[in-house]
Amino acid sequence: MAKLSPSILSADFANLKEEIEKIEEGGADYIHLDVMDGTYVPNITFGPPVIKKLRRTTKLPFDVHLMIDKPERYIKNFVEAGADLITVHEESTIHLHRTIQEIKNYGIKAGVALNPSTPLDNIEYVLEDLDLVLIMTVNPGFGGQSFIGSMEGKIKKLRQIIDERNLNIIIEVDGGVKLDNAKEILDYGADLLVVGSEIFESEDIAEKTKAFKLL
Ligand SMILES: O=C(CO)[C@@H](O)[C@H](O)COP(=O)(O)O
Ligand SMILES: [Fe+2]
Repeated sequence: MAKLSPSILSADFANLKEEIEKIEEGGADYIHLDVMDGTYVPNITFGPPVIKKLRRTTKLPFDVHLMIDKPERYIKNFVEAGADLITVHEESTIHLHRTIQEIKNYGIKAGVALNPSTPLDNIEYVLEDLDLVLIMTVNPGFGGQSFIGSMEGKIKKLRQIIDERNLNIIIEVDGGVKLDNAKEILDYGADLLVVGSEIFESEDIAEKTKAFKLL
C-alpha cells in the first residue's frame, strides 16, 4: 500500500483544521508542510508559529519540507513547533553534514531534498546518515506543476543504490503526483508520495486521499 504525505500547500488556509481532519479520515500517513521563505524559492508560506498551532489539531506525524535559505538557523524552532521529520535542501545549506547531525541530535528524522537539476552524487557522503531522500519532481516553490519526466531515472537510480547498499532510507517523491501517474512512480521505487493539488483541489478530500492509499 502507498504511503502518503498530503501537502497542505493547496489546502484552504482558512479551514486548515477541517482539511487536516479529512486527510486523516482518508488514511494519510503524514502531513507534508511546505515552508517557503521567498528567498530560496519565489514564494512565501508559513513558519514555526503556524506549525505549532496545527500540532494540536492532529496526531499525524509532521513531515516538514524546508525550502528556506540556510535552514540551520531555524532547525530548533521547527523541532519545538512539533516536526517529526525535517527535510532540508542540499542546495540551501553549505555544511549539509552538520545540518543533518543537528536535526538528528534533536531525536527526530532527517531528510535531504534534491532539486530536479541536482545530481544524486551530491549526497553520496551523507547517505548513511539519512532517514529520507526527497526527490523533487518539479522545481520547488509552487503546487500544481507537472511531473518532470526525466526524474524517472533519478528515482530508479536512488532505489538501486539504497537496495544495493541495504540502506534504511525512505524515498519521498514530491511534485506533480496525480492519481494517474502515482502507480508508475511507486514502481520506479518511491516509498512515500507527496500529493498537494490533486487531493486538496478535489471535491471530496477524504475520498481522494483514500484513492491514493488503495494504489
Ligand atoms: O514542495 C512542494 C512545492 O515546492 C510540494 O510539496 C507541492 O506542494 C506539491 O504540490 P502538487 O505538485 O502535488 O500540487
Ligand atoms: Fe514539498
